[in-house]
Amino acid sequence: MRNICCLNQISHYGTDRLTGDYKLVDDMKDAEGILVRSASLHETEFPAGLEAIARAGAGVNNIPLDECAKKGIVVFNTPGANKNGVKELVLAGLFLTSRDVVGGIEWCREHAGEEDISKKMEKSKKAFAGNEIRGKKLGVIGLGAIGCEVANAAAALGMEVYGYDPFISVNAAWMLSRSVKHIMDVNTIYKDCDYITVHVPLLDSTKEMINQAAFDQMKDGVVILNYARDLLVNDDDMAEALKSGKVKKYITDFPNAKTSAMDGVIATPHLGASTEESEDNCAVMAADELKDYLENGNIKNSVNYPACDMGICQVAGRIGLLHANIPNMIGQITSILAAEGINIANMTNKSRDKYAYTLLDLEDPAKAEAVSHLEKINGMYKVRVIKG
Ligand SMILES: NC(=O)C1=CN([C@@H]2O[C@H](COP(=O)(O)OP(=O)(O)OC[C@H]3O[C@@H](n4cnc5c(N)ncnc54)[C@H](O)[C@@H]3O)[C@@H](O)[C@H]2O)C=CC1
Ligand SMILES: O=C(O)CCC(=O)C(=O)O
Repeated sequence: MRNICCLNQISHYGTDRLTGDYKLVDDMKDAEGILVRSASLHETEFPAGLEAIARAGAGVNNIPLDECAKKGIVVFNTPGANKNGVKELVLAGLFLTSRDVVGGIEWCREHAGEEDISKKMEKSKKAFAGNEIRGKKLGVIGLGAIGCEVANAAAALGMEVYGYDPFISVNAAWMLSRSVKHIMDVNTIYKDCDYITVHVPLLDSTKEMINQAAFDQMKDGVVILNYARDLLVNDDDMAEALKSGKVKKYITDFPNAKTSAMDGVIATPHLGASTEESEDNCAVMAADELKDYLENGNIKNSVNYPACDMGICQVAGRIGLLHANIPNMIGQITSILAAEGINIANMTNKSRDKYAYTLLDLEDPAKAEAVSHLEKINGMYKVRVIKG
């Protein structure tokens, strides 16, 4: 029986795929796999038998990726599975920051039930007048799954869209509308745009990228949209920018104690991917990734190990080796198997930065002695007997 621990509410469309050999457990002590959304795993002591963590979502800043890699734990995410949910909320964000819909709704609540509300509102509505987004300049920072969707949708609504992503993937570039202007220097976005939306992962290199230096270059009355992570913005600098009028509105899906109390902030409680459709998509993708890895050793959409797909094993044995990306690992692995008289039928070796993965199909099952020798190789993090 394979134990899978769900650390957040995961759509049943995902967990329904984990039947038969799988058991959903509350305690991760004996878990082979973890399904998680936003719960933080930075302080978690991972059990020795844990093979994989699947994040039903895009951002993986809640998971210690390096620590997991060194323990031979493969971490997956679900790229693009919630992009439409987030895009739709970003569009709502564009409208909510250009028209005072929120103020207008509050006014109607305050005057609810009053006989003369319809007369009063015609006098009061000028306080909630706004602008149209058509013809305005939108800067999209980060053109991945979500950024591309937002850029294309905003272009279709008549905005002049500038896109910046120094690491754009070929796939994303193919997805992008031809009307999106490719910007090579983020400062152009800061200088020229009326609305700026951030769709980058939270990394050391992106932390607090929206800061005083960035605000100094921006137009007065700019609108900032943050549907990515709160730490991408320096909150103290944002407070100053809102006070001075440099920033007209800051709309964020990641309020914290400081930003939620600032005038000029519109906040939602991390709702970007909270749609039935996105939750179902993420859960299904995460469960499938976990299953294929646990059952076949195949890796798809990992964020700390390379991709690898050898299908379903057709011979007597399969082993998966998670190790450091250093010289002579393959030599040592094949020598140990040769010494045990085991012939390799098929093999894949892939690396990703500091880490590598070797998947071997064997004509005879690997004996315990061979596995023990493989485990002792310097730089070997884990040896998994997948079949045999
Ligand atoms: N509000 C919500 O509920 C959700 C928030 N998110 C957040 O949105 C982020 C983006 O999600 P996806 O688009 O799905 O991820 P993605 O991985 O498809 O795209 C991220 C893009 O950012 C680019 N990038 C990295 N560093 C950059 C930099 N310094 N400047 C410009 N571009 C840079 C990458 O090249 C990549 O193309 C996630 O990491 C997560 O933090 C994601 C899903 C839901
Ligand atoms: O599971 C969620 O609702 C969070 C989505 C998210 O932030 C992400 O996918 O990065």
